[in-house]
Amino acid sequence: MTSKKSEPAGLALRLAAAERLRSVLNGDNFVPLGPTELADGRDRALANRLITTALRRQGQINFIIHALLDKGMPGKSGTFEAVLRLSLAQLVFLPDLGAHSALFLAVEATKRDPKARHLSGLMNAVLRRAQANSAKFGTLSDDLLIPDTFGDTWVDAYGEAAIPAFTEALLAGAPLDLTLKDNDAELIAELGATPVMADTVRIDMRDRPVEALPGYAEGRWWVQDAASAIPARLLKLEQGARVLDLCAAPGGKTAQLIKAGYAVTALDSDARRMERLRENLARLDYNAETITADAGTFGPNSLYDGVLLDAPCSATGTFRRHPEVVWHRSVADVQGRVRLQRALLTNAFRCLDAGGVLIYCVCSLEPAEGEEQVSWALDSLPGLELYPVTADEMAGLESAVDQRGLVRTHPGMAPGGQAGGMDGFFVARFRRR
Ligand SMILES: C[S@@+](CC[C@H](N)C(=O)[O-])C[C@H]1O[C@@H](n2cnc3c(N)ncnc32)[C@H](O)[C@@H]1O
Repeated sequence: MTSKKSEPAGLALRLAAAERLRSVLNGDNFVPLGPTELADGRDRALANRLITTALRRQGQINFIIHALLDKGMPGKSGTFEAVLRLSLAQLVFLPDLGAHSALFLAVEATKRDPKARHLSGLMNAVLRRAQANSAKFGTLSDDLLIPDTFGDTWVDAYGEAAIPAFTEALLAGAPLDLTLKDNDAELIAELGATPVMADTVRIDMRDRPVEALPGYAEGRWWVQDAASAIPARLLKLEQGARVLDLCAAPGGKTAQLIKAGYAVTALDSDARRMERLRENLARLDYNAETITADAGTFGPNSLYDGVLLDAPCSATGTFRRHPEVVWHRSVADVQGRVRLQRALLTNAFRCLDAGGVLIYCVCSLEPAEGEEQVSWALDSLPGLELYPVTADEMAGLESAVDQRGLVRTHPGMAPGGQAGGMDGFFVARFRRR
């Protein structure tokens, strides 16, 4: 038996990284390793760097694997694929980490896994070939980074010229955006943050836990991408208006609606996520009525002045933080989400009082979940009309408003002129006649 003391340096973090990457390859969302999984901050940062590089470069690594594994990926081989992808990420795309550790630790990690042990020779041979070709592999085209499933629709929707900015954003990852409870200059300085738009500020911080930032415990801000903060601001109702937040958890938009002075009902079908919403509101010292129910069938006792529907979607707009989404989603997944969004939009409209305002939004780059849903809604829901957003409502991001008054953001945009991009989001504002 190998004692912990005699373990090669860097092996434990690679084993943890391989387990996490394997779960993402199997369909889970990427969640960075935290202090409970790897206590040492430097090990944790390195493990997360390896995983995110493997995920961001997945398209290029697929190409390399295809070129090097003559018989394809061996089946039922435990963590073999995850270890291989992490090691290729290091060898080819993170040369500053050194090639020796990539090779040696990959073979060691393979030997520790009873399901992959018999493949340690193959691991060694494949990585040696990758090392010999690393200069060639290191200059593979960025076109490989976006799967064909989405590449073609994005070229159609955003133009060929926008795509390099998308791949750049995919490789760069996301800064941390916060929505402030109060615009306090002292707090902004303490956070080392830069104002972006309205009450959103940006911190170029990737590795520190958010709980350690100034003002977290006191509930002075919440984490929310600059794009995600746009929809709730566009409701524009009177103070005290009754607003229903459908698909509300974990509550970023609920918090904004409460901040705006509305009487908010927050509804979501996922009980665990609703628990997180309640915890988040408690930290912020905000109150809302909370309901765990299906937004497709919920029937309110009385109608609302405003409804915000942040519908479940393909989430392709979040690829800076979740590079795996573009590989997880298929065309059929998008079609399934489109059907669900229509059902939820129909019920959102039923919950809205005459003269009330409805915001529909999704964190998707797919026109099928955005612009095309507006045409469907206007044709299918009599009494619903567009309430166009105007450029002056979008100070700092005027170019995001199209001719119909719909809002479209994407990762190549610079909110408030700031570097770092933003999520892909679509927002439409309607009114009930
Ligand atoms: C994009 S997330 C919402 C994010 C949230 N609005 C915020 O700003 O923090 C979508 C949410 O839809 C919820 N959801 C999915 N299907 C639902 C349904 N049929 N009824 C209610 N909620 C649903 C999910 O549980 C998830 O919390």
